[in-house]
Amino acid sequence: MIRSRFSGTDDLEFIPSCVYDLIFRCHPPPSRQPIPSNSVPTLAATDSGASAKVIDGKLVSKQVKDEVAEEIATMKAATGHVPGLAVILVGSRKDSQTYVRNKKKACEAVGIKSFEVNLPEDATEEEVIEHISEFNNDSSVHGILVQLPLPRHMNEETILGAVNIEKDVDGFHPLNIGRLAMQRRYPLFVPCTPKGCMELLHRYGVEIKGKRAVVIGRSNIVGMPAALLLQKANATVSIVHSNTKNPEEITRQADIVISAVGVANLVRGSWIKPGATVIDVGINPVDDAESPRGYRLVGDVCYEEVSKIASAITPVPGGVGPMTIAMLLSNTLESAKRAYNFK
Ligand SMILES: Nc1nc(=O)c2c([nH]1)NC[C@@H]1CN(c3ccc(C(=O)N[C@@H](CCC(=O)O)C(=O)O)cc3)C=[N+]21
Ligand SMILES: [Mg+2]
Repeated sequence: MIRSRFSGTDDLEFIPSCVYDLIFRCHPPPSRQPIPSNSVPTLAATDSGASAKVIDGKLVSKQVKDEVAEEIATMKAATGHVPGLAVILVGSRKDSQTYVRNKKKACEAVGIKSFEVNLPEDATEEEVIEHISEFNNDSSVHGILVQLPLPRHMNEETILGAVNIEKDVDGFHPLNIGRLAMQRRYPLFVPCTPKGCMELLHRYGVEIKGKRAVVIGRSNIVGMPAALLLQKANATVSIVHSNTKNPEEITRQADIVISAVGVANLVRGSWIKPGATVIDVGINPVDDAESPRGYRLVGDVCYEEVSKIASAITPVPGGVGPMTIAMLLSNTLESAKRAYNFK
C-alpha cells in the first residue's frame, strides 16, 4: 500500500499501487468512431414556428448495435472469444427487472454472453461483493453491472467500488468518475446514459465546442457525468438543480440542454432559447387509462411546447433510453477488446 496524493480524502487514503498507476497513467483518449455512411442526416436550422428535428435514439441505437454486432463477429473469428456481461440485481423492483431483462435481450442480439445473478432484497453487502469478486476473477466476464438503485441498507459506494475498474462498464467506480473529472485524463469507461447523450449530439452533427450547455439535475449516474463530458468537449457548462434560484433564466442561455431530473414536463417552452438542442433523459410514468400498462412515459421536457422552439429534440420514449443500452453493449465490447488486445 502507498499513500495517495489526495490529502484529506479518506476514501482514497490507502490504495494499492496498481490502482495508483491506473489513476495517474494517462489513458489514451477513446478513438472517435467515424460517422457511418448510413448515418442520420446533419441537422439544419429550422425557421421560427417550424417544429424541431426529432433526434431518433431508436434509430441511432440500432446503428450502434449493428456496429457492435459486426465487431463482435470479427473478434470472435479472430480470437475465438466473445464479450461477456454480468448483471447483478438485488431485490424485486418491477422496473429494475424489466431493465435487466431488456439488457439481457440486447446482449443476445449482438452476440454478448450474459450472466445474471438475482439476490433477495434482504441480501447482505458481503453477499453482493462475493458475487462481484467471482465475476472480477472470471476471465469470460468483461463487464459487471450492479443494477441501481440498491436496497437502502446497502452502501452504494462500497459496492460499486468493489467492481474491478477494468470491468466497470457502467463507469460508476469512484476511480473512473474521478478520472472523468480530471483534465487530460480519461476513465476506462464513461457512464452509459450520458455517453448516449453525447453520441446522439455527435451523430447528429451538433457542435459542442464553445457552446453554452446547461445540465438540469446533478445525479451521480447522469447529471454530473453529463456536465463533465460536455466540459471535456469544450462547452461552457452550467448545472441547474433544486436549489437554483432562476432555473428558467439560466436554461434559456443554453445552446444545448440536457435534462435529467425525473420531473414530468418541468422544462417548458419559455425555458428554451430558440434553436437550442434539447436532450431529454427523464423517463417519468404518468397515469394513462388508455395505455395497456395503465401509464405512459413522459420526459422532463414539455415536448408539445419545446418542440416548437428548439431546433432539435429527443422524444421519450425512443430518445436517450435505447442509447443507454447501446452504450452498455459498446462499453462491454471495448472491455473485451482490451482484454484480448484486439484492436
Ligand atoms: N447500474 C445501472 N446502470 C444503468 O444504466 C441503469 C441502472 N443501473 N438503473 C436504472 C437506469 C435506467 N436505465 C434505462 C435503460 C434503458 C431505458 C430504455 O430503454 N427506455 C426506453 C423505453 C422503456 C419502456 O418503454 O419501458 C425508451 O426510453 O425508449 C431506460 C432507462 C438504465 N439505468
Ligand atoms: Mg448506465
